[in-house]
Amino acid sequence: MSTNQNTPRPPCSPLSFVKMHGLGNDFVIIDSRGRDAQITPALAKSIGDRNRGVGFDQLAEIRSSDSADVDLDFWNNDGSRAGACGNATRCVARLLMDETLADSITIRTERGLLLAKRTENNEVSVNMGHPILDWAQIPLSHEVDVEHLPLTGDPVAVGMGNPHAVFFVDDITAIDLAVQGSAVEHDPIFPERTNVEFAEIRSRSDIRMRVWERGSGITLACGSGACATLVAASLRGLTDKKVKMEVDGGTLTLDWRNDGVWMTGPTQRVFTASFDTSFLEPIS
Ligand SMILES: N[C@H](CCC[C@H](N)C(=O)O)C(=O)O
Repeated sequence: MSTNQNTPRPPCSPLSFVKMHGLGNDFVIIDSRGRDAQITPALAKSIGDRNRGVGFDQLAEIRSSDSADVDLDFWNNDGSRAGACGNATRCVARLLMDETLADSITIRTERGLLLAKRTENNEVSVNMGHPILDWAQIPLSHEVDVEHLPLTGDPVAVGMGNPHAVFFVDDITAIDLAVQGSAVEHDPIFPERTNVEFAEIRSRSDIRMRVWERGSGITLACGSGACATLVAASLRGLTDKKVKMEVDGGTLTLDWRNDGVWMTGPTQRVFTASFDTSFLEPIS
């Protein structure tokens, strides 16, 4: 049988995905259990394009695991990898707990083995592990000179499996997130770039935080950034170890316990779809 350009073909590829968000931090989730990893930097960047692709703050690829219920890899929308993503971890946990009707799940990320649980009001809590406070490990320079940054006040460097620079400010409305966040992300003192959090302390149990994410820019929430902000505030003696944190997309609860930093908040499944083959062909 001969074929020509008008031969009908299936419009969708088998590569399906779920779109979810946690407080407006939005994710494309691809399930690659039982097959090879599907995502490359070029594919992540194309899917992440909000005009020509789907758009996401992070892409999460679920993988089969030898040592946890699942493994999970994260990508930013510029095609770079992220070692941790708290809100995507909560979303994937919710997806898989709904699938199996379990109330808890273990997820292995680059950061290590994480435990997530469903809460009584159907939110999801995840233990994001212990912060890394040795700057050499996260990796940042010990000889940080912040004077040349377009900000006053020393940042606190906190690793949550990814790097964060947390700045405390008196008035968060005075921050130009795009200008200052981007400048800090790309400052040469951060050799692997950094996520940047600006935090205004409202009380010992209440923080207002805005975030500029490495590789994704302004987002409405950042789970690992919220954990880093609590750790920084608590270490500076500004807050207790349990706070509520208002981010642009809603409110998270953070609790730094003996076994790690727990983060709790809502998740929302939005839709399931498949990529059109004509979208994937130019990328492969
Ligand atoms: N939104 C994510 C963080 C992504 C961090 C990423 N931008 C990086 O390069 O480290 C969260 O909920 O933790």
